[in-house]
Amino acid sequence: MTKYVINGGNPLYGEVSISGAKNAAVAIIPAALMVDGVCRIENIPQISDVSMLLNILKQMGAEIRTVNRHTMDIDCTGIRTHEATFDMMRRIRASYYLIGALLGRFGVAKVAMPGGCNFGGVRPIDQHIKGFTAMGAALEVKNGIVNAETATGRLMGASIYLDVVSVGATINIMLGAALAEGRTIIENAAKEPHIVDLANFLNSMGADIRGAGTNVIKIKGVKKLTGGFYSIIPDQIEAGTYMAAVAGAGGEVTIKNVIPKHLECISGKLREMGVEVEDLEDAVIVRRAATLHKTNVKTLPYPGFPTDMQPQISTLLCTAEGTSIITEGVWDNRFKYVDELAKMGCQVQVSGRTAIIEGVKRLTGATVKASDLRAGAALIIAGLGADGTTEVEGVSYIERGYEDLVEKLRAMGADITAVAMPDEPEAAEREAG
Ligand SMILES: CC(=O)N[C@H]1[C@@H](OP(=O)(O)OP(=O)(O)OC[C@H]2O[C@@H](n3ccc(=O)[nH]c3=O)[C@H](O)[C@@H]2O)O[C@H](CO)[C@@H](O)[C@@H]1O
Ligand SMILES: C=C(OP(=O)(O)O)C(=O)O
Repeated sequence: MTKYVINGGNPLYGEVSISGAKNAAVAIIPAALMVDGVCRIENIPQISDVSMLLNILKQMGAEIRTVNRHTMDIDCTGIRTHEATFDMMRRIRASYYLIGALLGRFGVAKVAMPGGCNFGGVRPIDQHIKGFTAMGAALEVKNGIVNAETATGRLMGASIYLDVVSVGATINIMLGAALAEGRTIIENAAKEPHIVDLANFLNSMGADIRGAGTNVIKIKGVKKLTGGFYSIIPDQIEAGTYMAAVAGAGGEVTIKNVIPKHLECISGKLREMGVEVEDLEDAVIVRRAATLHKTNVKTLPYPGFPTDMQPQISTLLCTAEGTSIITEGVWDNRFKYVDELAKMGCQVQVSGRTAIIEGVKRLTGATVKASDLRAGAALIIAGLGADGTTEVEGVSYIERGYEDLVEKLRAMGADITAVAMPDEPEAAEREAG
């Protein structure tokens, strides 16, 4: 077990390079399971969600060769099993993509229910089930295991209207449909950059997917996908998190290896708060000299403000002048972290999906615990700008999605150290989170 110890008050300067996107990598790696041949994948982030998925594929019989720290050759040709019921499946959200990938490849799947960040409510998969059922699969969820099978050994193309805009359901159905018989249309599809990235990956392996990035995706099933080469897009949320860190701590940092278009909404909110954000071709420069101003934020599916940046932007607003209102438009309950922020002096009142934040002048360091990945990022941002020392526990959540976080922040001048703590049952902590 590890905790992060942060001595706040150092402004951040220099540059930071953004890693490959977690939410694209965790879709593309399971997609490799459907490919006959070697997929060379570049810009794979070194995060625990990715190592968990690679381990799952290896356990199933995939051959995985490390080319360099961020490039792997994944060959799933030898996989003969349609079962993925390992315990580690429950630790990550994206393990549910194995349902689509296995149904696509074998027409049958037995997969453990996913885990991932627990925001205090259920994370349903009814839209995934609705999609696969429309495509001719019979699904049953029993004792934490999803059993899915098709009568013909192959999914059939179908028209599917999603009742809610779901990233996971859009991706999962797209995976199954890539190798289905006939044409699938997904309406009211999610439009996140990682959906476009997965479609580009599958198309480069021989799939026929059009419209990814709009709310109607059309997929013509093909018989076979063949190996190739692909590079994962940069992580929009990692970039946004470092932008927020500079806004919180002060200073000036060039955030490299980003797609500024994916950051427009985050940059826009930071500008409203008085932060300077300059767009370059594949970088943004973030500068904060003056006090932050209040603003209101509503999270929405892409291209709206991302829910995965909500805890970080809310934390910044805790030291902005005036009263800000945050509305969570995606998840029922994503404000658990505010109890931890209160220990540092933040004044936040939560009512249902809304948080009202009264800005205070300074935060003070405290011992706090991350309840999920982005809650952890928010606590680090609070600690960087606070007076005194902040100790952040629950680091295993943060490691799910941030590569080399301590090293990257130290290189910008932050005083942050990872300190080993006496062992505690990590799995129990995740489940409780
Ligand atoms: C691995 C990954 O990419 N995780 C992201 C993905 O999660 P995930 O794919 O789980 O999130 P969804 O987009 O599916 O969820 C969005 C909303 O739809 C609801 N819903 C979803 C599926 C379903 O079958 N039924 C249903 O009602 C959810 O409760 C939620 O209110 O998108 C979320 C929303 O941008 C992000 O916070 C997560 O970081
Ligand atoms: C909620 C997140 O991830 P997951 O869906 O993998 O739990 C996230 O990336 O903020």
